[in-house]
Amino acid sequence: MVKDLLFEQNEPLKIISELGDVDYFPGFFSPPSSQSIFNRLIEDITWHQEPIWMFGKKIMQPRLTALYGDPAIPYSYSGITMETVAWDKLLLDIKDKVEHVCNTEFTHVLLNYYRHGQDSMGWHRDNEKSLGNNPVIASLSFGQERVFQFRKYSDKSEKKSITLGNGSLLLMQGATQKYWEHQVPKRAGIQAGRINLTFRKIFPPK
Ligand SMILES: O=C(O)CCC(=O)C(=O)O
Ligand SMILES: [Fe+2]
Repeated sequence: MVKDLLFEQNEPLKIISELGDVDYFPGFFSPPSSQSIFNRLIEDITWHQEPIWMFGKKIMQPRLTALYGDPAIPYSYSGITMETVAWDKLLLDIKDKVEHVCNTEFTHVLLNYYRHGQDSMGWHRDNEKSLGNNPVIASLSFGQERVFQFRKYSDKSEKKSITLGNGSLLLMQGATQKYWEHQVPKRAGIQAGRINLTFRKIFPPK
């Protein structure tokens, strides 16, 4: 009975169905699993603060990052090439669970650690050539909930905001990365950390 109720709660919510396809699964991982995954990621991942190029200037990203996956495939992102670390057991277990619902095989996971409300990620699309056409991107969130926003690339006046909770999965697919940008804005007063994992399939350069 309790299981049935939990299942109900875990039904996905359609966030975008026009010019793209985005679903939100609130309780993809249970609260205890999410807490334990969060703690292990904080401990085990080698976090780096990387520079990016913004308007011709090199600045440090307002968050920590890491890239795990198949080390034979390099991945460039916002003008930098990140070093790929080979999969570890925890990330492989998570990848299996995500692949199961997404019906896709991923080659990499990009990890972002927002240490507090002043860490953020600006408006962008995940539309690098190496992700191919209509990429499937599975985004998992652990720890502090944060606001996540979409706006159309061609009409930036209107925003859709959702809150990505602990243990949730946001699945972006179809034409989403063509027509929509997304961001994680700064939020005053947030002291707790959040970790986001985006699973991606990266095609090797030809
Ligand atoms: O932290 C998030 O929810 C989003 C991360 C993201 O957009 C990205 O890694 O490209
Ligand atoms: Fe993104």
